[in-house]
Amino acid sequence: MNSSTPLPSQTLQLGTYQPAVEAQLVRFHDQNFTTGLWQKQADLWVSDAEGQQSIRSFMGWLRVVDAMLPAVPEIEQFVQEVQAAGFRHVVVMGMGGSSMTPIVLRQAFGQLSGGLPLSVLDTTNPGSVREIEQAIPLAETLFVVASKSGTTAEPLAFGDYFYARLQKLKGDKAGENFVAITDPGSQFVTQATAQKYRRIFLNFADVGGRFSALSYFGLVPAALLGIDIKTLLERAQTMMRACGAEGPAEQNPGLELGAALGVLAQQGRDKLTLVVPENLSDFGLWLEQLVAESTGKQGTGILPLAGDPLSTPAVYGSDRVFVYVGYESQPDEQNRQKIAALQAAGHPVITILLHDALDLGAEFFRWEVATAVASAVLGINPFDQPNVQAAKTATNRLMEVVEQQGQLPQTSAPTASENGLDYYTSVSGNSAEAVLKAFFGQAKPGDYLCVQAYLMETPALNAELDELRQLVQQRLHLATAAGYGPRFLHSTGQYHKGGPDTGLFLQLTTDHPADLPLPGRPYTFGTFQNAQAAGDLQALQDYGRRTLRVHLGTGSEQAGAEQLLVALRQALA
Ligand SMILES: O=P(O)(O)OC[C@H]1O[C@H](O)[C@H](O)[C@@H](O)[C@@H]1O
Repeated sequence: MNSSTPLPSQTLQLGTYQPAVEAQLVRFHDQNFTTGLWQKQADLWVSDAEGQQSIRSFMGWLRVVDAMLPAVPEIEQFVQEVQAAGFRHVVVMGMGGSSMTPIVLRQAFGQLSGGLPLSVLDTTNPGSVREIEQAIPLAETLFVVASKSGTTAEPLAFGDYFYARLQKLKGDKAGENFVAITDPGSQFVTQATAQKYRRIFLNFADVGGRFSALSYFGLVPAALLGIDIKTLLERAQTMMRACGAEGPAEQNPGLELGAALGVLAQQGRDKLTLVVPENLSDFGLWLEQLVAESTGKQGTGILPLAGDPLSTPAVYGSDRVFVYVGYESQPDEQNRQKIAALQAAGHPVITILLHDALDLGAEFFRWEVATAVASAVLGINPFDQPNVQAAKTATNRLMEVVEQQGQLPQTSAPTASENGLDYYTSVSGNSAEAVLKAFFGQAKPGDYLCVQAYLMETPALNAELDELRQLVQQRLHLATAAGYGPRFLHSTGQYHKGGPDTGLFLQLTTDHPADLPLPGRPYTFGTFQNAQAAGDLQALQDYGRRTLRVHLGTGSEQAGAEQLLVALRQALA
């Protein structure tokens, strides 16, 4: 397939919501919304001058494809140089918008013949860092440190950790193995220059992190994976045109999708339940950070749910819109049948079908427009993340204590302790079962459970978290989300604190018996991760959110999670 491939199809089956969405589209038409969008007309979103100024300064994503197409030869040339220099593996290190695109592309394309195997490091969990270190050929690995601001604590720590490792092998030639992607003028440019990084890709100051998929942040890793980035961009360009880049378009898919999501959220259907085939599951991670961080603020927002178990209509309330993103040629019958049943039962359903993985270029752009449009319906600035800082500030305070006292401050006594697990929450209960009953007893229709695992991601733990979500869905009919910390802090974390007060937060932590020191710093990766957990818990509580922290102690994380499941089965029986 070439660049003239038609757009991936989009079908909206909105049932009783159709008239309200059509009315919104008429309002947009009367307002000349599409023209205004492309002209960066910030009063489409908010009325205050400061907000408008901030909006205008983050709209570079609209035309970033045009800026990147001429850069394709330069990126491809760089990949050839890297391969000629003998590199055999790539590790991308970054958080949120700076690392999500390679995660999606790596899964969707699989290992391509001309590409390099690629890992993504976006967690401070010592087990995960060690796992990556043990799996890579260190001397022949290219480390891509990706940070727009150049100040995010995690990627800087990952960079320092692996730079120290490389220094042991190559002395002052360590920088040959490092590449930076960052904004012009960031303080990281100075560091990368001093450390003689192989290459520094300067991105665009007016492209925000979560809107950066089609900039250097997404495209350099994509090219290293062996993906045809020119076609990826051309598919995005076709979508740009359909969304009005060259003048109002007949049917604007981004506008229609965004209008539908915005209106549905206003009417209480604020849980965007994403359904995808197995080989697109990581697309959900990307969508979460885009939609949740852009819309989840001022007590409103759209909560994207990736991996919420797909069930029969009876378990769902009226807070859902189901979005299926799959491949035209892949039957994926189980999912599609369930979606059809949900639509027949009156739930709004949106279906997007791709021709192949290169269509992800178009999808990135479609969803960016839709997110901006939905934000206009909700009347919020899609390009800021005012509540992400709360967790960072609380974590920084804790890290200062660690620097002074060598450890995190003691926490108060747990509400209950049982079978090696400690339960911390403000509801009372003298056993695990009683605490869990009281915690989940607070749930109301329209609420969601969010499992926040500051643990090492493994297939076994994923399976346990899936089971936990299934249990809560079946017994309580709650929407369920799950994320690994600190990854979700740079993604759905904004919604948790800035969105509506509908979340129940179940945080899982551990002692990190096998910890890993961070060279040149007075703390370990494990302490860093636990400070992030404690900082976010503090921030959630400061916002009055309902929280339960379960500390799994020193035992195996999997066994601890299993123990929690046993207690939960009893509590929800
Ligand atoms: O690319 P960076 O500046 O390091 O930022 C990485 C991430 O950090 C923050 O938490 C933002 O909320 C995200 O939108 C961003 O993508």
